[in-house]
Amino acid sequence: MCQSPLHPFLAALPKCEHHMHIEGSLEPSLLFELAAKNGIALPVDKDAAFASVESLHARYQTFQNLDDFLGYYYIAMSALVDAADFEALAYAYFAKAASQNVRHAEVFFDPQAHTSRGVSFSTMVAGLKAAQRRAQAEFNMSTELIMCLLKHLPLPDAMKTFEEAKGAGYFADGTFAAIGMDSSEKPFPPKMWEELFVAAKEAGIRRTTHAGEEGPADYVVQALDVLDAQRIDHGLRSVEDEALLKRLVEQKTLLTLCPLSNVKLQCIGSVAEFPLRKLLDAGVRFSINSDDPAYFGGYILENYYALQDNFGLTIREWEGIAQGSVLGSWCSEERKQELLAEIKTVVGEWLEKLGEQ
Ligand code: HPA
Ligand SMILES: [Zn+2]
Repeated sequence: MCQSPLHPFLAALPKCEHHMHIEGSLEPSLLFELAAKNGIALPVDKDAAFASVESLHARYQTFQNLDDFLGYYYIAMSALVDAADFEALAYAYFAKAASQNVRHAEVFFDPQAHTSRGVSFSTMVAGLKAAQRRAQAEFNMSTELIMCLLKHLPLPDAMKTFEEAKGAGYFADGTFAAIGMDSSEKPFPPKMWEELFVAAKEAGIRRTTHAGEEGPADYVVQALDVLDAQRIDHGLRSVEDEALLKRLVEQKTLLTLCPLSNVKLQCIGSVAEFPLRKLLDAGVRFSINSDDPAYFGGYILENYYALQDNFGLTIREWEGIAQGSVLGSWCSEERKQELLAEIKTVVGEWLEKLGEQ
């Protein structure tokens, strides 16, 4: 495997990111800074990895599985306390994403992991919205927030959080673009969340869920059949079910794929095992995303590079992926047209420059 000459093209290509947990962009350096500012003691007595930025970084090099990672993820986010912390976190991500030519970002956040610590919805929203305004003003980047509910907590907890957000008008006023579900997967099949997704659908709210990351293809089927999810986050294991693949193609369901995450959490052994060719050949619509970039060793561009270095896609193939990620975005038609035009321009320039494909 060698580094592809298309890296500069991939850096320039306008991108949409749909699968990025804002709490998963909390780099150890910012974590230590916020913990010191807020007087939060990290549990170094229980886990020596919390001793320093360097030791935590070293610990993040390997995770056994999703739950091993989630243990660190939930502890680290306890350093987020006031609106300025959420703003600093989200702004750092938007700035990094802008440097990699992300032009539209839809960002997950986990309110239950914050309200359970006494951080109010209004605190989170104030900080995240301030960062979104700066991303628009400074980077001309469009952004959306997707409120995720946690699968390891009981349904009534998710319903209460959903009702609180709905009651505050966060869906009606566009503060939140959609609901999603994340956290531990295998013990919590999608059908458990039927009541929540029915309520969201009745209220005209968009719906996505993590499924088929560690869990089987049947969890993706449940997410479509029972939850009527309009997108699937990961959906990696859909490739094990040909009928499901066909259905995803027919319904134009976007899979928000995260190759470096899948390797880091040992869902696959290496990027070479990522089923990119199978998904491309089947005609499934997907986007490539970073998931939890502070933990998984790369932001969106490193995910693009890893796929390119392993699969050697053509400029035209990347153009198709970029177009699909625009069409699967939850933004206005007008914004989609702008993004498609940006992609066309960059692809045209690079086809001319490299005289190929
Ligand atoms: O990769 C993930 N999977 C499930 N839940 C998550 N919450 C943050 N990251 C993840
Ligand atoms: Zn995720």
